[in-house]
Amino acid sequence: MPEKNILIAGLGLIGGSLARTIKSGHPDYHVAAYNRSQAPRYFAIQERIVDEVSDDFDALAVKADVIILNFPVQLSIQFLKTLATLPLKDNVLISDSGSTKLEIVTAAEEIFKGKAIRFIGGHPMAGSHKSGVIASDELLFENAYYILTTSALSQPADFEELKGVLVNTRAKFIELTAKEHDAMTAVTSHFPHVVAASLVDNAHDFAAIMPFTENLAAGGFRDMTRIAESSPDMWTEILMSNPDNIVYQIDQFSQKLADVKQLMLQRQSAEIWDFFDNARKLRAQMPIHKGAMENFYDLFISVPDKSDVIHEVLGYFAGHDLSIINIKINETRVEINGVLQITFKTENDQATAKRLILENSSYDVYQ
Ligand SMILES: NC(=O)c1ccc[n+]([C@@H]2O[C@H](COP(=O)([O-])OP(=O)(O)OC[C@H]3O[C@@H](n4cnc5c(N)ncnc54)[C@H](O)[C@@H]3O)[C@@H](O)[C@H]2O)c1
Ligand SMILES: O=C(O)C(=O)C[C@]1(C(=O)O)C=C[C@@H](O)C=C1
Repeated sequence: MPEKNILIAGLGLIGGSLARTIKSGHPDYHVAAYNRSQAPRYFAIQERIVDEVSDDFDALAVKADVIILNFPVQLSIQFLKTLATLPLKDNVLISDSGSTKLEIVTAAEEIFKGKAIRFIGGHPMAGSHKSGVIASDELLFENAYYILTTSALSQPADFEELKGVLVNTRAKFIELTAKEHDAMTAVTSHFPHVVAASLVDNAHDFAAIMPFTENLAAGGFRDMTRIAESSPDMWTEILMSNPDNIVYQIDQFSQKLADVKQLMLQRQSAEIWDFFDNARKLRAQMPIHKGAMENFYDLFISVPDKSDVIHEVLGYFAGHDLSIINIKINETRVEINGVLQITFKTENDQATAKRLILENSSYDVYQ
């Protein structure tokens, strides 16, 4: 008998990454995964990320000692409602990985009222703009903060138990109330995604006036907007789940932009210098977590607009066993060329691929 039965419900980026860390940290545990669609289930079994997969949530849930829900928040609340109707194991411990906490913790307190069910809302503060189990990574949470929320549904011993299950995430666990969590993550995560998407939208609008604009988006624009490629499903849910805190950040930020605008209109160069210098110093002091998803390495290849170009470029890699995570053709405003974006899992593979493309073609390659 395995020491614990774990259910990972939702085999996407986060569910897949958690499953990998739990399995590698506890080879004796039985890790099962629920996913509605077949492809991620098949992938997870093939890759030995989990021991068992099924599209029958209820059947897996009743066998589980620990259940972690890895869905958009509203869907996780639906699954909590289902769990409340099932004959679960006596001492089952339920958690989730959603990006907002007040809504689900409040719902859990209501749904599980009077039941012997332990619930701890969780949120690993690491991720990616990529989705799906194929992008999952055992190192994703290393050194990241992993927030566990305090509520009426859990005791200190429950936190220790969950941390034990998640020990191989190598994350830094902290306890916060759901309210504290939502206020702070609005500043450092939710609102920045609104800004990134707005920057892309703004550049696209301006390109209607000056079509070459988007070609001049270089490193600065790329660093500011990587997260604009994130899942719209996930981010709509997050904005709908934490509106007050995010709207507050929009108001604060609008005032900051208005202040800079005034300094510029009044040509106050000394104050503008201070503004940048202050930000530079503050940024340098921030304990910004370098997530393992820095381990996604993109190449951008300027390719001619022809149908077999992906096949052609992949042909250059033959016999090199490169770990490709994602391939995408981005249209450009200029109709002669497209940009082929290939994402690799390692820096080595990225460098090998770049060399092979440059050796075999005359295409420009950017990182
Ligand atoms: N991506 C990140 O950077 C990140 C980081 C931390 C936390 N989170 C949170 O983790 C949770 C999962 O996000 P993810 O990035 O793994 O997303 P994902 O898109 O990679 O995975 C989502 C999972 O939900 C399942 N799902 C979606 N709709 C469904 C439905 N109607 N019925 C059944 N299953 C359904 C999908 O099959 C998939 O398994 C979200 O709440 C997100 O806010 C995301
Ligand atoms: O690295 C990214 O792409 C992310 O957006 C990850 C990120 C964030 O840093 O905002 C996004 C949502 C989460 O809930 C946690 C982490």
